[in-house]
Amino acid sequence: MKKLVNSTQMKEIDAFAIDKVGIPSLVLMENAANQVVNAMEERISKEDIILVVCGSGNNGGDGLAVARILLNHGFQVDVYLVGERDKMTEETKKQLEIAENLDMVIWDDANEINFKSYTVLVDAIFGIGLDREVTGKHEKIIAIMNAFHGYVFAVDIPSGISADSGQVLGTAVRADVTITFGIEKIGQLLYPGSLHTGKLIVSDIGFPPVAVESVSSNVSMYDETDLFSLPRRSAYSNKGNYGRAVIVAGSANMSGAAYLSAKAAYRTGAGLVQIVTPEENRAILQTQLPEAILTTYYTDSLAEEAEQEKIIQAVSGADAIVIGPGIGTSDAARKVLDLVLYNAKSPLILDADALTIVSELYNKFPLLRNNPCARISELAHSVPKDTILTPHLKELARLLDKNLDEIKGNLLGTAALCTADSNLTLVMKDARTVVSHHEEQYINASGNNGMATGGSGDVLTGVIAGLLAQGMVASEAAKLGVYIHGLAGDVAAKEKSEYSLMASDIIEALTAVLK
Ligand SMILES: NC(=O)C1=CN([C@@H]2O[C@H](COP(=O)(O)OP(=O)(O)OC[C@H]3O[C@@H](n4cnc5c(N)ncnc54)[C@H](O)[C@@H]3O)[C@@H](O)[C@H]2O)[C@@H](O)CC1
Ligand SMILES: Nc1ncnc2c1ncn2[C@@H]1O[C@H](COP(=O)(O)OP(=O)(O)O)[C@@H](O)[C@H]1O
Ligand SMILES: [K+]
Repeated sequence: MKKLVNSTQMKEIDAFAIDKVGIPSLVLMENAANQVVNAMEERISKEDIILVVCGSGNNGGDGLAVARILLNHGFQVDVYLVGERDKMTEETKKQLEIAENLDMVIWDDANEINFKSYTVLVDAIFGIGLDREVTGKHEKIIAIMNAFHGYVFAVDIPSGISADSGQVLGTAVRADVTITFGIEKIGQLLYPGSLHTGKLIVSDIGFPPVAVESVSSNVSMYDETDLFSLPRRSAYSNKGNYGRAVIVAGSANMSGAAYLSAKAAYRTGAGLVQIVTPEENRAILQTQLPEAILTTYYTDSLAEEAEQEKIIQAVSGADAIVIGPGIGTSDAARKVLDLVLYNAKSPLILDADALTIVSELYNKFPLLRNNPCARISELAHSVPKDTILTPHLKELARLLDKNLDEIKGNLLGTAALCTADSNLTLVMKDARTVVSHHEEQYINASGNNGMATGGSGDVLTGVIAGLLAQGMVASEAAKLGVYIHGLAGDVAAKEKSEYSLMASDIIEALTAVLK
């Protein structure tokens, strides 16, 4: 698990290294510049003509040092100083003095620059100190940089991207490669920041571990070492040890969602998978997935106790329950949801149509209109203690009765609103899925756009259910499930291409990820 930081936390790490440990700021800057040059040298040649665009903060100081080191290494390099000289930090003033002593070409006016004469640009305008919308001459130079056809390297973070949220503050540089220092920033992972970042290189510039550890961050991401937290399997075991996942899914003649979720739960290691679905799906599911236990009900007899008892029994014997994929929003689906919520005692995943039914129900109560906190609190009281919600952003907007753009602009804030005061785990599905539990937030970096295809959400639900059935704690199963699902998507995309990838390919690729 790697922690991710926002700009305040990164500044605290800087300050700790400089003030408490005593590493001079200019030493860190020199290390930073050397790392940027290393990354550049792997990608450019001595034929290139480089322009380094520098602001007046320390990001600009890094840029001036980069220009000087490139010059020392024999590159053709000029500087454009977009920042005001009188606003420069002490470090940046020092870097400018050195560059001037070396008689480097330093432009002060963009109108005098022939941008076409350069083949590589370095963006050192703003780093983590960006604190407002980009306007005026900064906005103009970023427009010129984004129209440029050569390589663009960003120092620390593309100028204009908020390190806290990944949002574009007015306008932002689109970099091919970003070299960041010490630790990933949240804004480099979240979209649209991730698109502007291009390839992200995290480089060591000499922050001592105590400086990094001095800052506590509640946001993290996984890498492949986190696969070690998969539930252990023992030689001396049987299917009872790996839990029963009960998947309440599908509606009359709509069996696909149930099939995908159930199969994914099996492929993730659940001992037994039981599908609860309308009678109409019996034949097809029995043929498609003979390994699953089937409990079917007659939708028009759900008022009868005997019919309800089947669902109650299935839910009572579960180690993990899924409700929602493909159930639709009919009266029968509402009744089934009621039965499940009333009788569920084990960890539950509330997905897809189940979330829509809840949203529509809450819309009928004036006190719950436009009141995300009240809606979440109401929901938290009607579900088992360890419940995971798996909405995509539109489903979440409906659930919270909140504007979609508002959610997109503040993903982490919205997630915190849902989980800070409840025991819910929220999986906000998107190109970068965010998982939130209490104050802890996880940003998922696995996966690809091939997964934007019908049914891949059903697969995710099954994967998480498989982990829950094997005894993982709900919030951990949600994070690891999202991560594994993305990795499987990446394996599948390699084989099938992002165009051809289908949800069932993700299920098959789980095998390679879990090997
Ligand atoms: N000693 C250190 O603290 C280190 C800092 N480093 C670099 O320094 C950067 C942070 O430096 P700073 O804190 O000086 O901040 P920045 O260099 O990111 O820029 C902040 C400056 O820009 C101004 N500004 C912010 N938003 C603006 C806007 N929209 N329009 C116009 N002006 C705006 C601020 O008022 C401030 O003067 C890091 O990203 C990294 O590149 C690295 O050299 C590592 C060591
Ligand atoms: N561009 C993308 N990059 C990474 N993952 C993606 C991307 N688009 C979709 N996904 C993932 O695919 C899944 C889609 O789920 P969902 O929206 O519920 O689709 P469906 O209802 O069709 O199953 C989510 O897990 C989401 O994170
Ligand atoms: K920058």
